[in-house]
Amino acid sequence: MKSDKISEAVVRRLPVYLRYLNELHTREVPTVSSQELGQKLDLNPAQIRKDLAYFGDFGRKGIGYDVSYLIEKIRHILKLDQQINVALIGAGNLGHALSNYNAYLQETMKIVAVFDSYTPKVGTQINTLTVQPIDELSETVQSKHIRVGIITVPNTEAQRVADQLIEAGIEAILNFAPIILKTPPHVRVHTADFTTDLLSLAYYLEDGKELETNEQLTE
Ligand SMILES: NC(=O)c1ccc[n+]([C@@H]2O[C@H](COP(=O)([O-])OP(=O)(O)OC[C@H]3O[C@@H](n4cnc5c(N)ncnc54)[C@H](O)[C@@H]3O)[C@@H](O)[C@H]2O)c1
Repeated sequence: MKSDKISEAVVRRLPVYLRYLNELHTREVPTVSSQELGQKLDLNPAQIRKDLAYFGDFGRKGIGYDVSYLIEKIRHILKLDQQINVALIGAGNLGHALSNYNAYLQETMKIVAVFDSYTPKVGTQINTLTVQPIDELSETVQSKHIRVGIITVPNTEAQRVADQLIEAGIEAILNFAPIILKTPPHVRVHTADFTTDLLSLAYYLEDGKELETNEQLTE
């Protein structure tokens, strides 16, 4: 099956399955049913069976799915059976947090280089990584076989950085800056938008509990 035929919704669910399967693997649980997956992940078991059957017949009736085998298959489908090197641009507050998180990640996507344009930040350490000047982006993308870029620069700089990443040859971008990037069709862009996620939560809050005056805001 060609990966470009898989719907985006399925591709987004696969890492969710993978995370729980890895947890089961760590606990040495050999098999899991679609019912258990559904219960733990708050998904419909029929949907899970459909998603997984899409890639081949993994489940065995009455036994469920072999955890190790399913992990291997999903990693292969997601192309995570190889290490994918990632560059992060913008060693500020968010860039630091993400790079530090990376240090504890066991997954195969790994931040292997961090860049910044602000001279005092260049040469500083974030865990094992030394912040590099942005001028070294292209050369490092080539030498470290970097395929994905994470953008954590201010929104006014994000398009410029995206252009630099594309020019350097990366294939996909995770953008944290609150702007819509203009990119060519061969570059996949995912935007992580903390602010709109937070703002849209307001809609689901119960009516009638609003603070009535500005005074209450400062109490
Ligand atoms: N999506 C989210 O969940 C989320 C959450 C917080 C912040 N943000 C966004 O992430 C971005 C970073 O936020 P922050 O709080 O870490 O900002 P910050 O100011 O702490 O860090 C930005 C860093 O980018 C560097 N930089 C600026 N221009 C650059 C360039 N052209 N090339 C390389 N480096 C450059 C700066 O020197 C600085 O170190 C902002 O766009 C912000 O709106 C997103």
